[in-house]
Amino acid sequence: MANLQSFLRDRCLTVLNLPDKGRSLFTSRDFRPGEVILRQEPYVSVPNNNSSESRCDGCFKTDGLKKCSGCQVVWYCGSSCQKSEWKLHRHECKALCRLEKEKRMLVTPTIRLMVKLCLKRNLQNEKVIPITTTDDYSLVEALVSHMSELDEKQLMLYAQMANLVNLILQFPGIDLKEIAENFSKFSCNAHSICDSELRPEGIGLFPLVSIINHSCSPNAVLVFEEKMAVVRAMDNISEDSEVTISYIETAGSTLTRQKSLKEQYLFHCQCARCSNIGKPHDIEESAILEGYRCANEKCNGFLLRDPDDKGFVCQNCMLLRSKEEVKKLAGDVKTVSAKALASPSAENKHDTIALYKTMEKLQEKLYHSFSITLMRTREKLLKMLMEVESWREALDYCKLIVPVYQRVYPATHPLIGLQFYTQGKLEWLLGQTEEAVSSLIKAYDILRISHGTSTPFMKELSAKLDEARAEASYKLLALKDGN
Ligand SMILES: C[S@@+](CC[C@H](N)C(=O)[O-])C[C@H]1O[C@@H](n2cnc3c(N)ncnc32)[C@H](O)[C@@H]1O
Repeated sequence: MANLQSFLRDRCLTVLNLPDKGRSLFTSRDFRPGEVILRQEPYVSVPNNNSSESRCDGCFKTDGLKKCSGCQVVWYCGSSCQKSEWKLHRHECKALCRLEKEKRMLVTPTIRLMVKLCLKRNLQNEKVIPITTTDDYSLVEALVSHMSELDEKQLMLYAQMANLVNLILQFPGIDLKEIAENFSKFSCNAHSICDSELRPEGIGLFPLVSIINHSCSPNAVLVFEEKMAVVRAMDNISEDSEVTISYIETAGSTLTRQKSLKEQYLFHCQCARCSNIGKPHDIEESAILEGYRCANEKCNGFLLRDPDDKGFVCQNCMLLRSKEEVKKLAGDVKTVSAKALASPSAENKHDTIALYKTMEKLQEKLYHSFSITLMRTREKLLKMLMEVESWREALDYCKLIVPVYQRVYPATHPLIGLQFYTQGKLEWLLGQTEEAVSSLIKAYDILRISHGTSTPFMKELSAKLDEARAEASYKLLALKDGN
């Protein structure tokens, strides 16, 4: 641990123990937006392989994969990744081969992560894999587990999962209690590894990054460069400040955020944003994000429950929306939503799109224009419209989503940057070059903070921006020549 303190000191960081939060990461100098605070390779990681998509166990890429000829479970993109993983996979492969083939297919990413954790710990003890300051099982031992706060059902589940790991590994004298506790540690410490567009690719354990506590208005952001976790400052962080990231989707009311933090991470959030709970602005924001719209289509007011329980009253025009009307519309939304979810989108995307559009129209009548539920439906529509190459409509949805993102996320949130990137690409494709340049600039300015400037993803964005600028200049010159 002394090594760890000096590792962190070299990076102008320190770990303090706070009574209400436990270990917490603090700065010992100022950090500017976009500056890297911490980087860490995973102690262990596993891709989210399923029947429709497989990834290389080494680099998580999806191209040119070949199955491991031994276990027939794990995939590699080539000999380089296979070689780099072999020290660990050699043992995992043997263990998986002992299982019947049908059972092997049922080994989930979380179970594999635990199998790899146990194997890596043993191999480090046997000095087959070297221990370094940041790649050391003692950092996993230091993680919080909240074991004593779990209910009977959760404890039973972890015990069953530990038995399955035992069945796979068959280590003599295996400590099942420790494995069950490690599953609990995974739940509040493991991270979803995402690509540059924030799409999940796998899971990993990054015990140093796991020292960072949560805030609903964080000053730092966690992204991944391949499998490496990179924490960057999102704001100016001054010396002696706590570094915080967000563990959850922060678009939501205070109650919704607090509920999901309590359920998965077992703490009551008291961050600056949560401390506003029950204040007029917080009540208004919750009603806008998760409540109903005014019955008068021209009014953009938010609704609160009527004290006589007759329905919901618009706080702008005082019009009452009856409980019956809301219930009827909510029922219609539920029916269409069930149909849309059951629709096999792979078979007939256009039918599924039509169902989602019907759902959107009903939700527009029910919810406020900044509703998170409506935003999710539009995100889904945007994705499907891109898949069927309906660029113009996709652009319309992109433009509807951006203002909602700008309301529900902080100005430098990467999701806003990514949405501007999509908008810019669509505008360019549709020949709206000047608009494309403006959107791509906005995307670049935001994403350079969360993603840095040197990754292949950011280089591609920068190249697209250069090309769009060149085309815009050419169009302008051609126009002048024509005159
Ligand atoms: C990934 S760990 C963070 C490091 C942790 N504080 C430690 O001592 O190892 C997540 C756990 O830290 C605690 N935690 C994180 N953010 C918190 C916050 N804002 N307020 C209180 N506790 C928090 C909770 O116990 C949570 O389950």
